[in-house]
Amino acid sequence: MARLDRQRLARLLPYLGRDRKRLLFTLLLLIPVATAAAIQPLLVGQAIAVLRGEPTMAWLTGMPVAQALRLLVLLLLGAVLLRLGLQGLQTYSVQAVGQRLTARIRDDLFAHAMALSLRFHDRTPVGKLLTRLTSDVDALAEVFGSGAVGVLADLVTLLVIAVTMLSIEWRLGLLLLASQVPVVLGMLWLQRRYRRANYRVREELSQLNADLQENLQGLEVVQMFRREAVNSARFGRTTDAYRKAVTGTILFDSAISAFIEWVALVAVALVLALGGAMVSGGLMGLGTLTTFILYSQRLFDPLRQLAERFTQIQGGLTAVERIGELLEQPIEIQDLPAAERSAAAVRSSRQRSSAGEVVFENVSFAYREDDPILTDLSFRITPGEHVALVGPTGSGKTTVIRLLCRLYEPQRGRILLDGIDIRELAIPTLRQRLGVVLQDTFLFSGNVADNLRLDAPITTEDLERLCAELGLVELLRRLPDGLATELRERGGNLSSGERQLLSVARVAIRDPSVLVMDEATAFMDPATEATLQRDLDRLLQQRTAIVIAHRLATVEAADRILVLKRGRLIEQGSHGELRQAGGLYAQLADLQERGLAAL
Ligand SMILES: Nc1ncnc2c1ncn2[C@@H]1O[C@H](COP(=O)(O)OP(=O)(O)OP(=O)(O)O)[C@@H](O)[C@H]1O
Repeated sequence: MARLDRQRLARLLPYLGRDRKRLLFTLLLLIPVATAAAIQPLLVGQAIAVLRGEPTMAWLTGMPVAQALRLLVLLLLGAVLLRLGLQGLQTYSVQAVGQRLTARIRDDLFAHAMALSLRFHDRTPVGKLLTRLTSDVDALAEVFGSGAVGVLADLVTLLVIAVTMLSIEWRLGLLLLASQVPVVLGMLWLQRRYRRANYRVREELSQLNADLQENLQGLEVVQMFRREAVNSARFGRTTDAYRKAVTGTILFDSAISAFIEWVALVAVALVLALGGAMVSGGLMGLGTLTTFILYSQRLFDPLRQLAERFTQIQGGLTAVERIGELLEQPIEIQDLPAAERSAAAVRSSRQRSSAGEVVFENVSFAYREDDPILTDLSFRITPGEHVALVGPTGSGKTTVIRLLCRLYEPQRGRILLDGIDIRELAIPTLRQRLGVVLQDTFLFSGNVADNLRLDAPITTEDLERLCAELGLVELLRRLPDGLATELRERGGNLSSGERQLLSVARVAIRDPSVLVMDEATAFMDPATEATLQRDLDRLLQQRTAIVIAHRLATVEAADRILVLKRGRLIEQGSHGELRQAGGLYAQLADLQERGLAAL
């Protein structure tokens, strides 16, 4: 096993947690189970020896035939029952440990995926991530559920049978053991090839899930643009690639099974040939030959199962590799260690709110190295100031907001909130101080109250009062169960205006120090818009605000306007000043006044 595999498996060990003892108990059960299995051919052989009057084991010698047979039958029955009982207990116990272990891994993977920066998620399709969290973790559960302990059980059974055989008749024992060598070599040879093929299967499955997820999420557009046939054909190609990848693994799977069957038959034939000669030469009794014929079959049982589990285990190792890759993704954006934070930052982190001064100092940023988005951006927004960010599409306005919220980190320069580098602030503190309203409102499935509260500990009565203050009563009355109305995924059962109102309310409830907003361009009826505007006005009062403005009215009302072009700050000032200056802003405002464009 590769070193990396071992390291990754070792990393999973802590997940066993308090199940270690239970697993140890299960492993201890392997010995009686294997012994009970190995003893059965021996007892059958002894029964035949008793019947034929051949030499038997010491404890049967001199016993009357009928009594010896009764005893052997009882022992055989006992061995079978013991094996069944213990194996049942073992299987249950192992499955339970496996399920608990994988639940812990899945929880950790989820938490890790949630903590990874947007930069990681930008390059990872959701469907691919889902595959790692679902079927890869399931593949690992299978290994723990039956595979890993099963393999150990098979190995212990092999060992017990080998020792028993060698002590009864070493020549036949050696012959049978030697017949296992080609099987083991064959399995090792196939293992690496299977592993590669299995990794491809997982990749194709990820692609399949990614395609599925994208199409279902964009179903509205798919149907509207009648893309069903085209997308189905594309999906067909993905399923075909998946089918081919799976077929590639079936080949290895069936090859190893067929090979084992073939070697097992050859082994029986060899035992019959050599053992038969020994029996006719008087070197061995028929009882012992029977024992060995039974052993030659039983010996291949664990190997057959090993081959079956071999695919499971390889699948599990692939899963470990893929899960490991995800867990090893560094969390780029996290809190600085306490020792590296300045005293001011620590003090500030303890306070709930702050004045709300925002400073960008020579900030440069690129999503991709070769494509700078913001270049040497510097500005200062004083506490309580309202600033409108304006600029052509793609000029970097949303990126400024993302950097301020620390969803991405600038490659150069720094961003300060109330004089403290945002990297030094605890992330929850930073995000609590910033109230963000995005254009594309995201609501979770769950009820309206939960969506408004999110992480804030607010009682239902307080929530009702706040909603009344925010003028949401009308909206809540329209909803079938008011605050308790269940929302579909992404708030799909609300209109975009209603979603906007809720997203503004959700921020207002948190009372942030700085309001960051991407103004909605979606059309709203005058009543809804008036409610929204009232809420926003209230939110803006005595609070710093950075608004990506699309409407002239918002821009005109701002204390200062920052004009961005290709990630550079090219103009700033009030509406009047910038109109007079006759630059880019004046052109944009002019176009909007003539109804030709939004800002
Ligand atoms: N996640 C991303 N990965 C790579 N490039 C991105 C990403 N997000 C945005 N960009 C690019 O960065 C540039 C600036 O995007 P940004 O969203 O900040 O512009 P904007 O000024 O807000 O535009 P708009 O007014 O259209 O919303 C665009 O050219 C865009 O293609």
